[in-house]
Amino acid sequence: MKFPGQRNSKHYFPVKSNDPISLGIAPYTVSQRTHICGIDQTLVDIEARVSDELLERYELKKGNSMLIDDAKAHSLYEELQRGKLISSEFAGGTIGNTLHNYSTLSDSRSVLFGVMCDNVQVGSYAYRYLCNTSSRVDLNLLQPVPGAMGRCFALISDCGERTFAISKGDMDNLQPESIDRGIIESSAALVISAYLLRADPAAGMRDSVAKAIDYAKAADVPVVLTMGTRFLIEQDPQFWRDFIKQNVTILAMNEDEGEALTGFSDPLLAAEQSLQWCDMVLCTAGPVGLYMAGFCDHEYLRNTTQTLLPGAIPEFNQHEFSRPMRYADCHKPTKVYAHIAPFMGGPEVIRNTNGAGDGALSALLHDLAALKYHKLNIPSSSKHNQASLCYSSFSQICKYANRVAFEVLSQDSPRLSRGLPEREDSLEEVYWER
Ligand SMILES: Nc1ncnc2c1ncn2[C@@H]1O[C@H](COP(=O)(O)OP(=O)(O)OP(=O)(O)O)[C@@H](O)[C@H]1O
Ligand SMILES: O=c1[nH]cnc2c1ncn2[C@@H]1O[C@H](CO)[C@@H](O)[C@H]1O
Repeated sequence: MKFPGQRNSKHYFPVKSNDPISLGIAPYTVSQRTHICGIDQTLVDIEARVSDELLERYELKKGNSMLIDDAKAHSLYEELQRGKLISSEFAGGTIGNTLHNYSTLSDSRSVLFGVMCDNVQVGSYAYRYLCNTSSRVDLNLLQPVPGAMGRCFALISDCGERTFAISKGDMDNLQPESIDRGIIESSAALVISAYLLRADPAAGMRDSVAKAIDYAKAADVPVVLTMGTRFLIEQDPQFWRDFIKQNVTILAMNEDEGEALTGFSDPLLAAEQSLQWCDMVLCTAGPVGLYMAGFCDHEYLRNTTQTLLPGAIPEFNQHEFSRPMRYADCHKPTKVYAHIAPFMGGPEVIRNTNGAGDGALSALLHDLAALKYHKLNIPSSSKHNQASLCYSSFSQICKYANRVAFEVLSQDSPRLSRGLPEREDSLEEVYWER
């Protein structure tokens, strides 16, 4: 596994503590590996630039992700094709993207649960999905289905806002029998999205998600929920608060979803409020950058050396150098917050922001997995005296997540085509230099 972020050598395993002789282990033992697993509605994104008039005609609410029936999907596709508006057809799905990006960044395995057409024709949507997914994403557990691949029309308006119209095909037909208990129990995290729960209860997806969560909770595997879109949360915020409280360790959202969940438009306050239901929050805020919030035991708090920031919670970043912990693992839980402005102010040209939030989440997942990997291989390291959730501090994870979001924004697809540049020796050095 590559280690998260671009680090100075001091951040890598100290050679001494990894010395096979002093550890009393054979010099050539194979390192133990871990993985991240996730459930998704396997979707191919059909991306097109469209006018507001087209959105209105198809009764699509700007910024939302809405299900459309086959007839509407057919005429929308025809119209986009006729107008030569389609710019790409590429693998998508919010968790599929996140796992792909995690695997690309970490050069490590992730496992996707979902469905796949049982008869894949060269050039078909299913074929594209498979071709556009990192070979590090294990697709062997996908459940074969006889029906069509799900399609997501990703419609980009002139203002850069994206609206999704979903033609679901068989995407929700994942059956609970397809969820592998061993894979979940041995993973560093289970990642799910709020979209999964809008599936028809009869289809199988909701039961599959429930089963996976049960396995994860029983094995103490962190459950990570990404919110999808604010429209989904707005429909029933109390349902989501209860769901998060019962099931979720880490919540990923943007500021609009945060507002829908908590009523607070300030992302810092939304993150703070969300800590009553979960252990850790990643809240992206577009051009404002991103916030993280979570807990650390009073004993392990570390003060920042960076400027203390004003905000709805004054000097909120005071302990941002601490490592995140679960609330239940703290004797004296203290809330910790961090913020970072967009990496280098953001790319000079942003064609669309699709997937930037998913990119940030994949960096956080990399940090979670790095902790598990380190623990499996060097359990006696003093690093593990603290029962932390992540390998790095809030501050470092913010930098990394932000750096990855920048990379997604700089390209034209939510899926990274490569990892971060190797020769960026230290984030600290390049951070503000263009
Ligand atoms: N206009 C922008 N300028 C600079 N940076 C940006 C801009 N928009 C987004 N970013 C960066 O990308 C990160 C994630 O963006 P954003 O909050 O838009 O995600 P999101 O709405 O969850 O996206 P998606 O749902 O498409 O994955 C931000 O935290 C920031 O670092
Ligand atoms: O209903 C849905 N289920 C799963 N993924 C979705 C849905 N709607 C949109 N996206 C996915 O979100 C990604 C950007 O974050 C897009 O790639 C799109 O495929």
